[in-house]
Amino acid sequence: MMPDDEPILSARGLSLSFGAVRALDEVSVDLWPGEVLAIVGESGSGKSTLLRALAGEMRPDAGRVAYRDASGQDLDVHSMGEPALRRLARTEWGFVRQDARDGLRMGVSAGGNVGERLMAVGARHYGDIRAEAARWLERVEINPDRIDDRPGQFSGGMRQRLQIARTLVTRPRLVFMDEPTGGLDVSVQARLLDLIRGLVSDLGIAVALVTHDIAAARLLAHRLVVMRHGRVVEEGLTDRVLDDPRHPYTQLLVSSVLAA
Ligand SMILES: Nc1ncnc2c1ncn2[C@@H]1O[C@H](COP(=O)(O)OP(=O)(O)OP(=O)(O)O)[C@@H](O)[C@H]1O
Repeated sequence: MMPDDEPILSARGLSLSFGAVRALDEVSVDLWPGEVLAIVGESGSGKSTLLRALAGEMRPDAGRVAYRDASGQDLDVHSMGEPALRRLARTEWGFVRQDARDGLRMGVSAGGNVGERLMAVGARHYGDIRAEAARWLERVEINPDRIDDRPGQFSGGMRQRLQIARTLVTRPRLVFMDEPTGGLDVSVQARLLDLIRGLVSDLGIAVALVTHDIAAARLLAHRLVVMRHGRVVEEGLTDRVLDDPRHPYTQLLVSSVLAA
């Protein structure tokens, strides 16, 4: 079997409760190599909890998450241990947080933010690291003249673009994104979505994306899973789910966007 015939990430029967709240109720999802999968649903439906369980940041009460690594080995995300998980996060995975301040080091220059991820995967030559950081700043539409500025001197949109450069510079195989355009102005969001779409497709990265923004999901995602009350109520190719929603909840979700 070809390696691409298997999911890069595969979750089965994930359940997780916070007291009486069942945030995840037997959720199973697959993410395929190079695929952008959007997890959509109303506030409180369990999207962020699912993302965190997929990424090993939150341990489910039941269920399993398997990640197929670059060497083709299947790893159990919740039993591999902290050091192995941290190594994956540094090498094969990336994270884009809603608040760029959670994904950047605010006390370090823009170039340092990008360069230190390269150093974490073994780059040593200062000139090369700086040149690669400058190239990535350009790639995310930040003037490389700003390479020595700290993220605190950047606008919200620039900070988010810097977080994307920092995340993608090491060419991860799998990136987790939680509301990457949340909290930004609409015009800034549109530009950022275009940028993310271009980079993700150029680099062929698999992305698990949480968003409550159906328009963002339509633009970025190949496939959608729709969550409600901790369960997946519908899943399928993006156009099919949005143009011909089968579950009444998805119909409501799509029509409330159209009406907005
Ligand atoms: N750390 C926590 N402690 C207690 N309850 C939590 C915690 N995290 C999430 N929950 C609850 O679990 C449910 C799912 O939350 P989650 O944040 O995953 O939803 P969401 O779909 O991502 O919502 P939003 O779009 O508002 O972030 C909600 O009822 C939430 O209140």
